[in-house]
Amino acid sequence: VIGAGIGGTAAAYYLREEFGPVVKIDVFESGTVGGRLATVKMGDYEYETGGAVIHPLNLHMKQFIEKIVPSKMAIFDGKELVFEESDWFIVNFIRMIWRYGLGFVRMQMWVESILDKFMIYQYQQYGYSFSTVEKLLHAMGGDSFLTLMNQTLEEAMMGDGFSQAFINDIIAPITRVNYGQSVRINGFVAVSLAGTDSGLWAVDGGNKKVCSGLLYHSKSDLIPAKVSSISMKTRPSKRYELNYVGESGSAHSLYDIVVIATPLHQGKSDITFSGFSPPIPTHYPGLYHQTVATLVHGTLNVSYLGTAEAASEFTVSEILTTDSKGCAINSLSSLDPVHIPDGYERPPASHPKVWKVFSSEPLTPKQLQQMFLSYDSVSETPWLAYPSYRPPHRKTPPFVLHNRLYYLNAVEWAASAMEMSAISARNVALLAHHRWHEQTDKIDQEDLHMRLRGEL
Ligand SMILES: Cc1cc2nc3c(=O)[nH]c(=O)nc-3n(C[C@H](O)[C@H](O)[C@H](O)COP(=O)(O)OP(=O)(O)OC[C@H]3O[C@@H](n4cnc5c(N)ncnc54)[C@H](O)[C@@H]3O)c2cc1C
Ligand SMILES: CC(C)=CCC/C(C)=C/CC/C(C)=C/CSC[C@H](N)C(=O)O
Repeated sequence: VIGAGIGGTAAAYYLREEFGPVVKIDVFESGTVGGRLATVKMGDYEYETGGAVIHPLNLHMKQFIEKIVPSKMAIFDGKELVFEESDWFIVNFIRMIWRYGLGFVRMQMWVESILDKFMIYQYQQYGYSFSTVEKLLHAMGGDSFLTLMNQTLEEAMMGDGFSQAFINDIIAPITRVNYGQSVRINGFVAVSLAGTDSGLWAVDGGNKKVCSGLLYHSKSDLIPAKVSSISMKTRPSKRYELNYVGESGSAHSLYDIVVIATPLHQGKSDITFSGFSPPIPTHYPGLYHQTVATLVHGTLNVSYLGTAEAASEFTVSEILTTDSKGCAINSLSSLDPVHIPDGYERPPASHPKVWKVFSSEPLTPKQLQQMFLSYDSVSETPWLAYPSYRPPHRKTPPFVLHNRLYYLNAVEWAASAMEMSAISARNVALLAHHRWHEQTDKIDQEDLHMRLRGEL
C-alpha cells in the first residue's frame, strides 16, 4: 500500500480482513501517518489543521471512532454578518423560513435523500465491489448519481426547485468552507452539505489517530519511504517492483498486489510507471485545489465582521463566507483542542483562543492584523486539499490501473472526504481479493438493490 492516510491505512486494514493473517502487508509513507489528517500544537494543546469533521452516517469512520462537537454558525459577506445562528432552535427556524421559505428544510431532506442511497455499506458487507467510480456510484444511486457528476451543484439544486438566493446565501458558503470552491463544483459533492449538520463527530486526540489505529490492527509493516516508481516484472513470476527512497537510501521490493492510496495528480505524488501496456500516466488530468489552513492564537477583532456585538457576547464559532469579491477568506472558525480537558468551556471572542482561517492564498500580515486585535502564534499549512471540481465531469481514473495494481484516490473526483477514502479502501480490498481468487460474480454487478432485497 502506498500512502498512510485514512485511505491507505483503511486499505491495509480491509486487505488484512480479506486475505487473512498469512499475507505480508507493507505500507509506504513518505510524510507522516495520517496524510491530510493532521494536527498542529499551539501552546499546550493540539488542533486539527486538515480533515476535521465526520458525519454520523459515515459508517466506516464511525466504526473506527468515538466523540462529538457542537457549534454555532454565522455567514459573512466580506463586510458584515448576513446571518447569525441563535442558541434557540425556534429562532433559527423562524429566521430561515422568513428568508427562504422551506428551502433550508428541503435542503436537509435533499441531502438526506442522497445519503439514504448510500447502500454501499450493505453491498460491501455482502462482498460486492466495483472497478470504476462510475460503476460504484451507479450501483448506489442509479442514473441520478451519474447525472449529479455531470452537472454543477448549482444546476442540480436549481433543477430541484431551490432558489438562486438560497444557493448564493446558504449553499455557496458551505461549498466555500468545505472545498474552497463555488457552487459550480460537481453535484455529487452535495454529500458534503451533510458536513454542516449538527451532531458531527471527531476523534478524541485527533482524527489522524484513526490511521495509526488502523495500521496497528492491520498488522502491516510501515516503511517510511517515498515510492518513486513501479514497474512490471515478469520473471521469475509476474510481480510489481516498487523502487523507493528512505532514510537509508534507495531500495526495491516485489509485490503481488499494489494499492496506490495517494492522488496521482500534479504536485501530489510523482510515481512513474514502466513496463505497462497501455501506459499508466504519472499524473492524471485535473488539478488539486489549494486551501491554506492558518491557525492563529489571538483575540478576534469582531468589528472586522461588521458586527456591533460586544466580543464578550460573541459566541459564534463557525463563520462561513459568501462568494463575494471582497471576501479574502473562505471561513473562520474557533477551534477546540483535539483532546478536550474536563470542565472545558469554549471561551468567548473577547478571550485569546485558537481560530482557524481557510483561504485560497496565504494570509498577509495586513490581513491578520485586520482580523485580530492581537495574536501571539500563527501556524500555516498550505494543503493541496481536494480536487478542483470542474463539471461536466471527465472520465474518472479507474480503480484498476493494471491486473493487480489498484488506485484508491480515484474516488475523490466524486467527492473528497474521509469516508469516501474509507469506502474506496474497502472497495479496493474486496476487488483485490475477488480478482486474486477470480470470483467475478462479486464484481460490477448491476441491480444489487433488487437482487439483495430479499437478503438485506
Ligand atoms: C483542510 C482540509 C479540511 C478537510 N476537512 C474534512 C472534513 O472535515 N471531513 C472530511 O471527511 N474530510 C475532510 N477533508 C478531506 C480529507 O482530509 C481527505 O479526503 C482524506 O484525508 C484523504 O485521505 P487519503 O488517505 O485518501 O489521502 P492522503 O491523506 O493525502 O494520504 C496520502 C498519503 O500518501 C503519502 N504519499 C504520497 N506520495 C507518496 C509516495 N510516493 N510514497 C509514499 N507515500 C506517499 C502522503 O504523504 C500521504 O500521507 C479535508 C481536507 C483538507 C485538506
Ligand atoms: C461522504 C459522506 C456521505 C459524507 C461526508 C460529509 C462530510 C463530513 C463532509 C466534509 C467534507 C469536507 C472536505 C469538509 C471540509 S471543512 C470541515 C470543517 N467545517 C472545518 O472547518 O474543518
